[in-house]
Amino acid sequence: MSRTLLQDPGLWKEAALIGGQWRTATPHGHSPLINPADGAVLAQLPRCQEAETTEAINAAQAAWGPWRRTPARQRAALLQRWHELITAHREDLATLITLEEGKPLAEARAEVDYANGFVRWFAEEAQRVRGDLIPAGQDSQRLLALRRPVGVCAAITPWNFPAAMVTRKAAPALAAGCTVVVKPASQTPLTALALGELAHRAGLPAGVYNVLTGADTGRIGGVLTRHPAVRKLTFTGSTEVGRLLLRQSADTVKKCSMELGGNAALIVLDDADPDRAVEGILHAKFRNTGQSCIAANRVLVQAPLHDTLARRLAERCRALRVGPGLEPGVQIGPLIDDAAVQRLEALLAEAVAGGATVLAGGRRHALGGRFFEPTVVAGVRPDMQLAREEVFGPVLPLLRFEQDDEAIALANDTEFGLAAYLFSRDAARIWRTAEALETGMVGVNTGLISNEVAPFGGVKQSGLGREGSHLGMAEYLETQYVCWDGLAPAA
Ligand SMILES: NC(=O)C1=CN([C@@H]2O[C@H](COP(=O)(O)OP(=O)(O)OC[C@H]3O[C@@H](n4cnc5c(N)ncnc54)[C@H](OP(=O)(O)O)[C@@H]3O)[C@@H](O)[C@H]2O)C=CC1
Ligand SMILES: O=C(O)CCCC(=O)O
Repeated sequence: MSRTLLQDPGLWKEAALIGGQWRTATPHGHSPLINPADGAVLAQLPRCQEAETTEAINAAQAAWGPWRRTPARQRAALLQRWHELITAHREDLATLITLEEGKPLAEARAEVDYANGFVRWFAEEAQRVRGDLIPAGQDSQRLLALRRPVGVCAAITPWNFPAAMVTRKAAPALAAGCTVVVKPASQTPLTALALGELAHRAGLPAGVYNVLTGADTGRIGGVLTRHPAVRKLTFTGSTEVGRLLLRQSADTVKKCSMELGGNAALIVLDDADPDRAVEGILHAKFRNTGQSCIAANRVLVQAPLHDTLARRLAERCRALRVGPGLEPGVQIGPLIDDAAVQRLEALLAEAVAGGATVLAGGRRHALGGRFFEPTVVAGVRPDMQLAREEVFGPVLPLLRFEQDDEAIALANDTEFGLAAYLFSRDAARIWRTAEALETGMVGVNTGLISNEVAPFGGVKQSGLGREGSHLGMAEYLETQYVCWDGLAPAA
């Protein structure tokens, strides 16, 4: 029983959390949860549908009044207590992440710290929400701009970061005085539920943080996007689903934040430090087994450095240790499901048929199941699917370029605009290139850019809004203008 792997079995929840009640069953049965490392059934989650979603929204709506009136300092203290409990249960949360998502335990621990960074940051930010007093045109008036919580927020999160994507949305929402209904990915609900248990232990009132479970995704999403009480939708996932949710939210004109797909180019200019570039590429590509929307999707290397880098990357890839995430020393875990493995095979087959060359890996791993060999493939052309679609796996496509402008044009030749990376030692080339990149984020001489204090988000079809940083809080606030007239003139 996987539950016995936890030091605190009370964090293992096979239940939805609605209005402070753990709901172990609904009239619609249960959905199995699969461990991607071995295909075993980990848990059975109750299936929520329209009725349960409406109940959760109603509970969040009822909790909103008292919560928004709770003084900011008190909300901050509750979030700070949540942060402390997440720290205390770091190992159990990491174990849950690895069990349901597959990532190596060391990465899961890092994700808990990353996720918890949002809780601490927004606990602090809760006390810094301020309005404005605007100079009025008449002496009898005072003009105020108040910052008020939006209301009930629906947070739809993906499977690839089961903790961080929840806290990056829930922490600023709660800090701002909103309540949330979380719909975690049906492949990774256990972490969101454990966070709910810790929120409860921290003293967050019932109904402030709700979690819906089960695989009736469209039915849950239909209510979350159409219910008038939900005033904000925050989503991380594919662009395709993001478009659908935006369309569904249009009728009730919800405020929407969207963190969608990416096709990050990682550009290595010929003056780059090759050691630094290799490390950066490995971080940017293989974090979470390549399953991240900011993963380096295409590595563009200037001709003089190309062959050396290709050789060194292939060597490093062959040395990466693949296996179940709970096994010590593992660096590359399984992919999330069988469909992901088949997708990678198809992308590689198309590239190889078109003339690309596999330098390392290139197929399913000998471990079988959902394991895939860390792969380097050179000679990829910009028109290949491998360079156009989100790879979302441990496959590193290499493209060669001659001139700086050519790399910029290639990097921008996509509907996406989430992240890009750049390696160079020349400040002028760095500025010129970074400013020419049409992305919301640029990593310079690093492959790791995510943290709670920085604004995360994309341009073009990669999304709307920013998460994390001081900007992340604004997504959960509305401005209310108060025009106060009739003040008697000063004597
Ligand atoms: N995860 C990410 O951050 C990103 C993923 N992608 C790409 O998308 C592919 C799929 O990834 P995934 O994360 O599953 O992305 P999805 O967009 O499919 O899912 C993200 C979240 O949206 C939910 N969802 C899906 N359809 C609906 C709907 N009709 N109404 C309401 N909620 C819905 C999912 O629920 P459920 O789990 O129940 O299906 C999940 O909670 C990846 O392989 C990748 O290529 C792209 C960018 C970012
Ligand atoms: O959308 C994703 O893939 C998750 C965000 C990754 C990150 O925060 O670094």
